[in-house]
Amino acid sequence: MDGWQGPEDGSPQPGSAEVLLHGQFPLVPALRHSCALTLTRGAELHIQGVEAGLDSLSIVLKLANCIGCCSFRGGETQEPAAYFSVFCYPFKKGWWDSSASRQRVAKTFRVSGSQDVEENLKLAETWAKKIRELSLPKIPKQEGVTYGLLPRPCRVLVLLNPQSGTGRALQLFQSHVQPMLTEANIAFTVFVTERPNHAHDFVQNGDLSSWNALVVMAGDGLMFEVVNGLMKRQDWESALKKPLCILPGGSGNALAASINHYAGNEPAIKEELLTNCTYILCKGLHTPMDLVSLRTASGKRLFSFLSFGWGFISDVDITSERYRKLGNARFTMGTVQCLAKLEVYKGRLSYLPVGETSASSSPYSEQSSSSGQSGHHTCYRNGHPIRILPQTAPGVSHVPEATWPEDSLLVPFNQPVPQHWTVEPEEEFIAIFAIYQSHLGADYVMAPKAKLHDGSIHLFYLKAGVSRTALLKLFLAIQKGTHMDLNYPQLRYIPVRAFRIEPFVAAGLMTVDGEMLPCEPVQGQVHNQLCRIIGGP
Ligand SMILES: Nc1ncnc2c1ncn2[C@@H]1O[C@H](COP(=O)(O)OP(=O)(O)OP(=O)(O)O)[C@@H](O)[C@H]1O
Repeated sequence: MDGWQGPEDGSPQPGSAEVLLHGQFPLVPALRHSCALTLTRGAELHIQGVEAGLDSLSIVLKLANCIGCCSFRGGETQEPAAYFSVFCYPFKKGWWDSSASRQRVAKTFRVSGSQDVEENLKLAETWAKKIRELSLPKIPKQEGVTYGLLPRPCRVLVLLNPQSGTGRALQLFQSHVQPMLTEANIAFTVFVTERPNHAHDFVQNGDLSSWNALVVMAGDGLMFEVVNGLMKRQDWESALKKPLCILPGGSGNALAASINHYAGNEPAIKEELLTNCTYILCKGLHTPMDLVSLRTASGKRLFSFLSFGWGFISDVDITSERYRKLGNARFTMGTVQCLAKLEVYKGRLSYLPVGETSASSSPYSEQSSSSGQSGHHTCYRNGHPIRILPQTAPGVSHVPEATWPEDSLLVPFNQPVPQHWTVEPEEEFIAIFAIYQSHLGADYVMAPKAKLHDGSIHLFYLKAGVSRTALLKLFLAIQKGTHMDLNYPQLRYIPVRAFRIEPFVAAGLMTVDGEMLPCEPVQGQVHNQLCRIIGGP
């Protein structure tokens, strides 16, 4: 029989799960074999071959892995048939794989019980609708955190850097992402960047109202542009409510790897990571994300979602840029190169540990911040003033800075940090690295405990006195997230809410979200849940 029956007619009940729909439909394209389909309240679709000896057709699709289901009319044939297709991406492990990865399982069924195509279509849509409903992700309940779901159908803007990573982002979008978006009923417009800052300028000035989310198919550098472009809009506060999404197209892909980690997935790289992240987009759960407001002594204010660094790690990041075509392997090359000329950086590090009650009574006023942009700025090194020349950030005059969130934990650079901050007595460092996501790159787990909205900056610093061999061991351990287990006395980790770094001389590279900054005093504080990102929890 080709049709459907309610659960009360004695149809099979797999396990104790309540049956919501049951029916028999031929499986496309073979059509020779009818399948019994049972949809349960436990969000499982049981597919069983009806005839004897067709056990190979029997599978259970868990709809937690389903990204979409659609119904449609038959093509040009005389028959008044309709169809429904279900698209799932369960984790599977092949004998050649070291870890399980999401792989596509699609099934299409023909509905032709009636001579009336509209009736067949109605029945196909009944199945498709129920399958879609049961596929919706469960919204986590967490006090103080508002989760959301992308509507369906929806429309997203994909900002794509064709030069990211190995230069295959556009090709990978077409081969891997586009088909999944179509299956998930997500319409998209692709904006291919033609130059640095193209995405920044577009999101700063463009009308974004047509899109439900902004998807970055690139590396972390393009996401940094997008975040800072959005912050420069007059309506930045509402623009930041639009969920962002990262699809890994770059070489580092730290945010993408972190989102994959938060989802509870095994570590993945390359196309597997891309499929996992596209799957997360298709499920559409979005959650708040912290941003860190960074201020430089020369008057720049930047918003960062990933990291700020000075010293070895930043040196590796920037030195390895020339090996971009190697993808993630660029960092191994960079590490080897930077180890050869291991440098020590001198400066002062101060921070406000998480849990330390805020006693600040002198928030960073607009007056003090703008004075940082307009004139010479005085900082202190070992009690002696040093002068930093101002640098003007492009487009800074149009910025609605007065309305930006206040950095209530920071004081201007010409004042010492508040008394309740900790000032690290050591002044010689190999590296200082503040990270707010778990991953530093697709296979570098720097802060395994970090979460999207934990209100923390995970501050690591490595004091001078580490041998090259020990440093190499440390980097290998970061690949597994076990670096703190090495118990190196020179390596310190502390979750903080704010920090300040004052280099004594402008030596070495600084990086924000993997992008280079000239070396100068920098301070930052976390702003809890300032934007939204697709992923979770
Ligand atoms: N069409 C383009 N041509 C050249 N550079 C571009 C273009 N579009 C964007 N950019 C710049 O390229 C820089 C790096 O881009 P992106 O972050 O996407 O890749 P990546 O550096 O390979 O990845 P990751 O940041 O993960 O290491 C960005 O700072 C951006 O300004």
